[in-house]
Amino acid sequence: MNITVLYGTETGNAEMLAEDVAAHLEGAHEVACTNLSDFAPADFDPGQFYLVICSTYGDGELPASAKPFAEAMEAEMPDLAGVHFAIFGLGDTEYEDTHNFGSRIIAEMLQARGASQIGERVLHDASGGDMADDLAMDWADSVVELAAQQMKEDA
Ligand SMILES: Cc1cc2nc3c(=O)[nH]c(=O)nc-3n(C[C@H](O)[C@H](O)[C@H](O)COP(=O)(O)O)c2cc1C
Repeated sequence: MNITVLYGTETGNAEMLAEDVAAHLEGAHEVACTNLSDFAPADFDPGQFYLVICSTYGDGELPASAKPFAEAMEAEMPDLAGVHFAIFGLGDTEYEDTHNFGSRIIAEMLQARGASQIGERVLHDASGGDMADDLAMDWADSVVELAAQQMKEDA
């Protein structure tokens, strides 16, 4: 499968996790890993499966590297019908009123333009007991399997 791991980050955690997920999937798949700051809405390709990893910053806001992408999505209103994505959020329940809002903003934005979400959005909690890497590898394996079936059915 052709996979693009996209990440939105403020201080680098999502970037490190995205690189680990990409390395985990390489070999069995064709994998690229790209910062959302280097990705434009027009770059979406229905032939790719997108694994999005995004943190939350400020008061429930997108992290800095995802903001230009979100602004471009608003401005360009791309048609993302046929695009499949899965999403993993990095956040912290210390911010209880805005836990993982960043990944929710991106998921809702993609769905509003017609993209199909594969699997549930995973919400990591930096104050919880789970390592993000452990959750993310299991998540990546399961959504890649689901996407393979779904993309075959939708083709
Ligand atoms: C100043 C600051 C604000 C944050 N705001 C939120 C928030 O509103 N909601 C949330 O779930 N996590 C919040 N977090 C937690 C981050 O999302 C978490 O630390 C994440 O791992 C950062 O990933 P990054 O380095 O890729 O940006 C915040 C962290 C900091 C330092």
